[in-house]
Amino acid sequence: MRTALIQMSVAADREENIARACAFLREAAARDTDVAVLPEMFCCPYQNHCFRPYGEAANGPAQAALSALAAELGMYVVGGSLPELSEGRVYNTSYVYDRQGREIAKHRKVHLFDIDVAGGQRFRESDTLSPGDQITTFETEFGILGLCICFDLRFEELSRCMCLRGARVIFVPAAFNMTTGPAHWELLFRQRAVDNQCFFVGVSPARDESASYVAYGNSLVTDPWGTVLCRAAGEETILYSDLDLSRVDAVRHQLPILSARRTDLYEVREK
Ligand SMILES: NC(=O)CCC(=O)C(=O)O
Repeated sequence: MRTALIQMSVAADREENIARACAFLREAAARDTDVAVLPEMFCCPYQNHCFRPYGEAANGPAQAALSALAAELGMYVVGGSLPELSEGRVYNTSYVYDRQGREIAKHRKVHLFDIDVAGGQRFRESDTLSPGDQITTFETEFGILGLCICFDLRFEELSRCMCLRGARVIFVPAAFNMTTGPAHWELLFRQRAVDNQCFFVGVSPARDESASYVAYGNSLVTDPWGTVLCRAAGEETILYSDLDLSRVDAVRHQLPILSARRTDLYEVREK
């Protein structure tokens, strides 16, 4: 399964961002990509005061553009995330389109990013955003795949639930920052991959040192053994990674963590 990690710059102009994403999606399709992934808030500056004005309701322009392009290019699109307007609320939402342009998944970020690190990054998504309440997986010809957004990755139970549903690849549109990125980004992706013995694909916006929230970049793929298969730096780029999904079964067979769980002693289960 060829994945394209689109680490794009995010500008102040919403339409410019959508056009930029579309240009990168075309570039990815020209390289025979099966699944192209955009970053968190790919069409909106990552600032609380932007989320509502940059938001869109169901079938809004960004969603329509991604759906049309997925159909035209015959490629799955994991549409990063964008501010979704629904019933007076704003959600941080990722949409997934199949090769026919059909919306096959929609994940509203479940864990809102509220942190206050002494001398470092502070952010409170809950000032403007509402949390989702669903765990998101979807079916493709590659099997079941999973989806969560950025801060969601820190909550190991969520990844485990997707894995127990059968997800072999988990996509994570994200935007870590210059405090937590260097400390935890790679560590978290490798840890989730080792725990669940599946692939994780993290896609960030490119780093913009002049932004009020500076994204870490470093989009990456980790495999079921915890190896980093590819990793960007801060610049705008596309990374390609061919995922051999048989590695999931091979690693689980050789190192049977999941089947050796003592579910008579403990359990992670969905509500
Ligand atoms: N946008 C986010 O959820 C950022 C998460 C993050 O930076 C973290 O450290 O976690």
